[in-house]
Amino acid sequence: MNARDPQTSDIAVTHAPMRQAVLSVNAGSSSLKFAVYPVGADEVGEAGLSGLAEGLEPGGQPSISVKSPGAASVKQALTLREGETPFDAALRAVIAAVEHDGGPRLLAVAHRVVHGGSHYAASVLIDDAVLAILDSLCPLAPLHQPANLTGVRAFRRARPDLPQVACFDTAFHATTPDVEQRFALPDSFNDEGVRRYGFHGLSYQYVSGVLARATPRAGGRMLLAHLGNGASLCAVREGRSIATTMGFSALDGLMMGTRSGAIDAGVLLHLMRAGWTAAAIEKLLYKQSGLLGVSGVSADMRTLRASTEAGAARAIALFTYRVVRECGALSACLGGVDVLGFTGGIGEHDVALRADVCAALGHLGVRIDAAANRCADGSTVAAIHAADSAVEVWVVPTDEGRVAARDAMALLHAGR
Ligand SMILES: Nc1ncnc2c1ncn2[C@@H]1O[C@H](COP(=O)(O)OP(=O)(O)O)[C@@H](O)[C@H]1O
Ligand SMILES: CC(=O)OP(=O)(O)O
Ligand SMILES: [Mg+2]
Repeated sequence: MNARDPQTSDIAVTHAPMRQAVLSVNAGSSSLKFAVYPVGADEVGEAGLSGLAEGLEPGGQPSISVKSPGAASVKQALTLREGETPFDAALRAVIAAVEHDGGPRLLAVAHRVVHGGSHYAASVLIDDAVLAILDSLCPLAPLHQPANLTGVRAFRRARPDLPQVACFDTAFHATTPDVEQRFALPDSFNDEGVRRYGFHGLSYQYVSGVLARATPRAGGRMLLAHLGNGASLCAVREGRSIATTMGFSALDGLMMGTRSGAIDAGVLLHLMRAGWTAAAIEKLLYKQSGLLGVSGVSADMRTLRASTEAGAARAIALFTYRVVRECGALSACLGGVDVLGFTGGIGEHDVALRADVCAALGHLGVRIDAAANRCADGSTVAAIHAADSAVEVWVVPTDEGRVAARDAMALLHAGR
């Protein structure tokens, strides 16, 4: 890896010809994922150039990896200019990599923003007023929203000429019924927005669309599992979300990489009486729990699979159990399951996890084909059910950025 300034250096990547494009951005607290989507006459195509800037936390070792389709990823360290933050340096490198000589003309930047609250049930063009509302939602998604908005602000500064669009993880779940959204709290809380929103909506929208084209049974009852660093399930009926495991925040539901998932509120009262502050509890639930907390080894499923520590096995068993348990709940909401879909880093790649979850769902009529399951590596859409399975089982590599890019183009067309 070399430490050349990417603004002045040639990142050795090749580009498929692309005249106009949308840049999709997913800005996290320590990383920034991006992908460039070609805009055709009436369709947003598959990602061309894509990449990841990492080590953007204060004191981190910032680097950027850029990948063209069919080529290996090229990684290089980022050199900070005077007064520049790692995030700004990453942004500069992203823009330089995308808008190289002969590169596409960018029409918009589509930002994944996790929380739209009760304000937005669809993507929106960002202006100062929108940004102020999105800022007010930061306490509801402290791990994601501030970082998402840092990305928005940085791109607005760097490219004020480009329309910036916010695409929400919550929007896909706006169709869930009142009983799904409501907490059993006094009614006034619901009116104030204390209710269940759900997340990973861009991923569920993408996967639902792919499955709708792949199988006629996707028009019925689908149980989708997005299992990555963040993890959730979504029950989709006739293409619309009817229930999901995340709620008011991205803490609810399944166990995750560093997040606890659902936890009895009594535990929080217990901690508060023992003197824990809100900040300490937030850190515990968002950053120190989940696979990391239970295993004491790692938040990364690959590391846990390779580990011989008892904690690693314990964490995997609990993760699996929680997925199975919530699959039971959501299959009840659906009244049965026609299609089960796996996505996210773990869902797309972890053969053993899929096998164990599917074995536990045998009572629903789920049977997988062991060889097909072993072959499904997340590089392409794959059916993994056995011929006698009552439920179709699919592995779908997700692409949240493409949904965001499509929404951005739809907004631009609508504004014309
Ligand atoms: N081959 C694999 N086997 C098991 N888990 C994997 C594999 N590849 C990636 N993962 C897991 O996927 C998770 C990250 O998922 P991903 O969807 O990429 O996360 P993010 O939410 O950051 O986008 C990590 O726990 C990682 O270990
Ligand atoms: C909402 C959420 O949990 O997102 P991620 O999986 O990217 O952490
Ligand atoms: Mg993700």
